[in-house]
Amino acid sequence: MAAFKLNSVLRRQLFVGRVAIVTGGATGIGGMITNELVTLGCRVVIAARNEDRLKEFATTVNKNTGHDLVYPIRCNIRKEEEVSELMSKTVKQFGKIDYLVNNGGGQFASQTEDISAKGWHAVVETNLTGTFYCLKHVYDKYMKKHGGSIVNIIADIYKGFPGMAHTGAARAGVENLCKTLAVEWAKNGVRINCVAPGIIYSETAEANYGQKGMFESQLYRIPAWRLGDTSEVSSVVCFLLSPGASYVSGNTVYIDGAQHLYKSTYEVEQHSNYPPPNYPTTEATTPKSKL
Ligand SMILES: CCCCCCCCC/C=C/C(=O)SCCNC(=O)CCNC(=O)[C@H](O)C(C)(C)COP(=O)(O)OP(=O)(O)OC[C@H]1O[C@@H](n2cnc3c(N)ncnc32)[C@H](O)[C@@H]1OP(=O)(O)O
Ligand SMILES: NC(=O)C1=CN([C@@H]2O[C@H](COP(=O)(O)OP(=O)(O)OC[C@H]3O[C@@H](n4cnc5c(N)ncnc54)[C@H](OP(=O)(O)O)[C@@H]3O)[C@@H](O)[C@H]2O)C=CC1
Repeated sequence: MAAFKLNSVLRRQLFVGRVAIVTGGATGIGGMITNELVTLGCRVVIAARNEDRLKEFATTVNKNTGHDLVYPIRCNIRKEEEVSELMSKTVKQFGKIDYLVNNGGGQFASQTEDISAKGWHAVVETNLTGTFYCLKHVYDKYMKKHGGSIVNIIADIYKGFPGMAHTGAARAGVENLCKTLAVEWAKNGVRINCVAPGIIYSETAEANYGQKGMFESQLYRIPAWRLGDTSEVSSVVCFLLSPGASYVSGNTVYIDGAQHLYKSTYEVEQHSNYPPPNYPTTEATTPKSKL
């Protein structure tokens, strides 16, 4: 496992006595966030659809640390009643919810015209509506009275998201919701921020695209000329949750080796289908139309 980025004193003390919920907290980025929170002394409820994977992850971390710090609860964030139960059970079990990390989510790659209505709804319900349910119920059941800190994992949507329009739209919705709640819930002592990962390697993330090496094939689009690793996301998430970020709310941090300022993962093939320009063109500057 890659080294954490916080210094050793903070690592021991920062989140002792705190309770966090991490959706999707047993795999990839979420798994590393859980690990780092636990290392900082936090108790963590991990929530996702695959109960076996949640239990196995919790057992491993608890065995490694010698403490029962990770607690699995099966929850499909697309189902409001399950989300409501997740929040109630956590408060019942631990008496509080200091932190929420809305990490659970995902999508599939597709040209927009090939996305079916069912596929669109699956991605929007997961990433936007599921996040809304988590926010609404953590607020109702705990943070309205006691405050707290929230981080939403979104995606690199700086230039839209050609090739994954559904997730681009959903994550933009989450980012805007974050700005709204940073204002509406400030009076309740709630801070809320987003983290936008670029291309972050984990076995589970890459497996979703069905082709090994798919992530590595994108290196030339990243100024850093390497992929991100999951600890490079978890360190920023922990910072945003922590008192170190006590005056930070409504922001998005890109963790992408500067990719949002450079190339997207989408190629536009050469064409001549735009309305012609008013300057003189030559054969060389005017490709043949493929329409
Ligand atoms: C390009 C360069 C990249 C380069 C790589 C760069 C990528 C970096 C950026 C981002 C990286 C990440 O997010 S990595 C993390 C990735 N991890 C995940 O995505 C995990 C979670 N994802 C999921 O569970 C799924 O993707 C998601 C669609 C959200 C939910 O799926 P479910 O099966 O639970 O949903 P259901 O409600 O049953 O609906 C399924 C419908 O969705 C559609 N659907 C689902 N998968 C589909 C697919 N592969 N292709 C078409 N359509 C699909 C179909 O219409 C399905 O219906 P039927 O046809 O009837 O079946
Ligand atoms: N890796 C990357 O390059 C990037 C990742 N992201 C985002 O970061 C987050 C973490 O992804 P990553 O760790 O990389 O990939 P993973 O596929 O490992 O993680 C996705 C997690 O989300 C959970 N999840 C998905 N749908 C639901 C649901 N309906 N209810 C509850 N949990 C759900 C999954 O668990 P289960 O299947 O058991 O429900 C899984 O643990 C995702 O939102 C992803 O889209 C964004 C940009 C880039």
